Amino acid sequence: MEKTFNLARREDGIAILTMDVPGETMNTLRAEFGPEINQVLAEIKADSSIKGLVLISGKKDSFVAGADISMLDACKTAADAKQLSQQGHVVFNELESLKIPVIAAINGACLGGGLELALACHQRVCSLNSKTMMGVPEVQLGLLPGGGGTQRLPRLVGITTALDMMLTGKQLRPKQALKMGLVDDVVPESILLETAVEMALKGKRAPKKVKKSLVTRLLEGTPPGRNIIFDQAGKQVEKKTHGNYPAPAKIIDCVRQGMAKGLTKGLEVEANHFADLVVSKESEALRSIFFGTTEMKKETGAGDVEPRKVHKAMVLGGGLMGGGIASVTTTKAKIPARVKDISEQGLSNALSYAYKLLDKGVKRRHMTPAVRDNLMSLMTTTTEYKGIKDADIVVEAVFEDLKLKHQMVKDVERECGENTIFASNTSSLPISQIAEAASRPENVIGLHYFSPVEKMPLVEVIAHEKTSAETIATTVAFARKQGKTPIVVQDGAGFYVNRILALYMNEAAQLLLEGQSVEHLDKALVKFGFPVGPMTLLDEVGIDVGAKISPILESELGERFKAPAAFDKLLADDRKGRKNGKGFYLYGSKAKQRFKKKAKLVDESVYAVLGLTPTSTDSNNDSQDVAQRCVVQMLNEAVRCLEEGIIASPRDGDIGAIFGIGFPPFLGGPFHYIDSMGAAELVAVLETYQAKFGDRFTPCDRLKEMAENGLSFFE
Ligand SMILES: C[C@H](O)CC(=O)SCCNC(=O)CCNC(=O)[C@H](O)C(C)(C)COP(=O)(O)OP(=O)(O)OC[C@H]1O[C@@H](n2cnc3c(N)ncnc32)[C@H](O)[C@@H]1OP(=O)(O)O
Repeated sequence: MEKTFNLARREDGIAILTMDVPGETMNTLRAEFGPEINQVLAEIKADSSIKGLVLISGKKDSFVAGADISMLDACKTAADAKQLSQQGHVVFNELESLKIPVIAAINGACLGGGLELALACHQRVCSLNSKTMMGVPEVQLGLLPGGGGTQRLPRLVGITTALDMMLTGKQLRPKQALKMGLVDDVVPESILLETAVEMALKGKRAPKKVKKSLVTRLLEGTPPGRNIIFDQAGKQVEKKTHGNYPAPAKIIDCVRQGMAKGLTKGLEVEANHFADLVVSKESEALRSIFFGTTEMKKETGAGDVEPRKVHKAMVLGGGLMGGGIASVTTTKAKIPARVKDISEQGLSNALSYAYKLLDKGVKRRHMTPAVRDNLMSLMTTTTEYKGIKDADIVVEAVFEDLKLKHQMVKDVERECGENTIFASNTSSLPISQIAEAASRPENVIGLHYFSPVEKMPLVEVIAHEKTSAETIATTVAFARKQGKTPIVVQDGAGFYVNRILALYMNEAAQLLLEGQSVEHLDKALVKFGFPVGPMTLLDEVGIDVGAKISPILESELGERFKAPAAFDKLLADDRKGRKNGKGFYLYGSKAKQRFKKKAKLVDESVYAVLGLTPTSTDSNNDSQDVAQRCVVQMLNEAVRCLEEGIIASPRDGDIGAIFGIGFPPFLGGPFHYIDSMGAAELVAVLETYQAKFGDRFTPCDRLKEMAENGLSFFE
């Protein structure tokens, strides 16, 4: 049987332990490796000719990507999970207690349990490879570092830095890791092994100490100071998570107890908390997102059809969306993009959009000015159809005007090649209607981005009836290169994301008209787990934009999409939201002058415009009811989308809602959430609301059928 750990002895007395899980693209840590690693460690201990040990990965671009998440998923009880954590502790303690120097040579992803393995080594060196990233992302899976990370990390890099890493799950690049004292050296990949060997030959040394500010030293160095750090971290966590995520508080507790009572006690606390988290419903939901997105990375969107290579792209329109799309095309996908706009102003907007983003990277020292300039040179501009004959894909991001889009389809067919894809970033027009103007409709597809483009991870790829499989596969691959998670959806008004969002927003507007205050509505949905509340979202997206989509959805999908009268009144008062400084909240100098503070304040005059006086209270029950009314609308519509084939699977529906709208990740997405509450429960809630508020709450057939038969979406 092929081994995972291979020990090779060098003449200079340094042994190289290469980890290479047979048949896997990446190394992960599994319980089944226990006997093998124990045997190797025993062999090293028994061999006095070994003067030092270098631990390295046999995989080309990764060190160790953490504990095997499927193994954690298979834990039936907290006791199973605790055993896994304790097994890791024993092995890592053994490694740490070796008398000879042990050096981790890190190239590629070194995450979670992988970093914990490296932390148990005496020193660490990493490569400068762009794939080399170090971090403890367990919190994003609803977990905590359960292989000693909550104990060794603060002891190495300090409590503040360790908490920051563990509570955010952020990943560090090589130079950042060096600066923080996580690694002792950073070298080109070609000399990684030799550098590690040299370090081992020098004997056991304490890791490099990094300089800390006086305040940090005072805070971290005394029990009262540490208490301040932990209390502060606890407050920040509560503010951010609203009690919806159990892992962060447990991380803080592990560090608090470990720093006060010592490593052994700390490890015990870590194993207990880790075990509870592994079997928590929040972690189960978050893990399902990891499995879903990993699975999606392999899909072409069109079966086994191969995507064509995209060498050059064109973007029509240099506005906010066009600028963003051109920017991710050049900076992320590294594909040359030519931006066309009718005005020079539009073109310079697009250029400055990309430049500002890249320059941020330079200021943060993530890239050199030369790299920024090189990437900028990939973006060119034109006011005419020039230099685009060889574009493989054209993404249009112009106004939502069907006539204009028809003109563009014709222009592109005339000016570009036979296979050039015409991708429309429309958010509401059916793609089949746009394709009506095409003589090659098989090249026409929807590619719906969310704003701000560089930040929002989702894109909807919308195929109409005649879109070819090759066009779908090529567009999916193109979006993925831009760093996006694409879901392929069927053509139809609002596609998936805007459709489920519209009903949720309409319900929030309805609640507003019933007397709920703007703050109360926003607070209720943020407490539920959304990143921002519906009123803030409307201000950000634009009240005019929201108002424009509703009638389209109503005419295509029916009465339930009828927008409450609030929109008309707001628009009559020229309230468009943040973009014109007039919406539900105060913006700009008005806000500053009146209150001299940063917090967002409601523009109270909005109530007079709507002709109402808010009556809502801040009681918890009320807030739950408010959130429930908006959310069940979204859930019901998501199931309808599945029923109608708009989305291909509950998995796509979950990923689409989380990545496109910010549906609370700890609930795993709408479908996961319905499973956890039970379809029967959701139908009962919907029917209660239906009796009280009308037919817009009618549960869809699929839900009723599932409720009757006790079915769920996932196993
Ligand atoms: C006790 C400990 O504290 C607990 C833990 O360690 S929990 C785990 C913590 N680690 C993580 O969260 C990292 C998860 N992995 C990732 O984020 C990404 O895979 C990555 C950044 C490492 C690489 O991304 P990318 O290059 O796009 O490759 P990606 O397609 O995701 O992964 C390649 C393969 O590795 C697998 N993989 C990566 N990390 C894995 C993990 N921790 N567990 C199981 N499988 C994993 C993927 O499932 C995929 O398998 P496949 O080829 O059979 O489909």
